[in-house]
Amino acid sequence: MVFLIWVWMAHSSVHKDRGELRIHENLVELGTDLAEYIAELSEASVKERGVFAIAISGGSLIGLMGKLCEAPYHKTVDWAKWYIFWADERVVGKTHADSNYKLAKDGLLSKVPVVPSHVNSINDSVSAEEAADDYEFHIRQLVKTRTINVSDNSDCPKFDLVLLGMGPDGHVASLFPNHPMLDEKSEWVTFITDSPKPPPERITFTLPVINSASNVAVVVTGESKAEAVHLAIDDVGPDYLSLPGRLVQPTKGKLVWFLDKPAASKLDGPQFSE
Ligand SMILES: O=C1O[C@H](COP(=O)(O)O)[C@@H](O)[C@H](O)[C@H]1O
Repeated sequence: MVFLIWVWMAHSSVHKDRGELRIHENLVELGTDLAEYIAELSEASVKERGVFAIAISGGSLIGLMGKLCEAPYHKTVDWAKWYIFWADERVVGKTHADSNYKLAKDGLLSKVPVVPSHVNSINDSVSAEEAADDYEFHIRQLVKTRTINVSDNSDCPKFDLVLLGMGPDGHVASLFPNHPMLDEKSEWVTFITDSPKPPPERITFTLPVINSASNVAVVVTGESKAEAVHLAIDDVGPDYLSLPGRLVQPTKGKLVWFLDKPAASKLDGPQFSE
């Protein structure tokens, strides 16, 4: 029998197997907490390693990170020490509306003093397969120099923080339900040419890379994702063990879920009954 332990700390609770849950009244509160969380991890990582290697996703996450461009973070965060990567990217041009790079550049990176050479975007002029290989090669070079840390128990990169969103179908990064790429164990970055969500061609970190990170945060908002949140977090039995959101289980790192109330509305537990 699996015992669930819920310990309330204001808006935050700890789930024995699924990390910390931070449930927010509204998106403003969530954005404020998310910015503070990222700023704290950045500070700790720069203090410990001299750099902060952060992998971001696309989608609604970027808008929710907007507070980082405002006071005090635009001045207090040591932006020059940030090395930015993408946990997943659509294989389209960098100026294309579907590009996760463009989304982050327009919404965040152009508004803070990051070093352009520290922004590690994909090669958008090759096939999805080549782009994934290129990106993995590039990450391998930065692991050698320890710009990206290395996992203690595998040769995987250990990002200081991986930020993920989750779709209503439970996908994270570009890891979609029932796709063979969920079983990928040897590659760090893989590709997909038949994504169920457009655009079809994408590259993505594999689960071993995501789960080797020091910190993983999954940021999920809106009622349309409440069922996926329930299936990814609650004790729902063997049928949902392979839901991508559920497969996010850092080996040694810390997992935090940032949810708004609608996204958390189907979670088990008396505190969610209102
Ligand atoms: O296609 C993607 O979807 C997920 C979720 O996006 P959201 O808008 O529902 O938050 C995103 O995390 C991923 O990076 C993106 O490529």
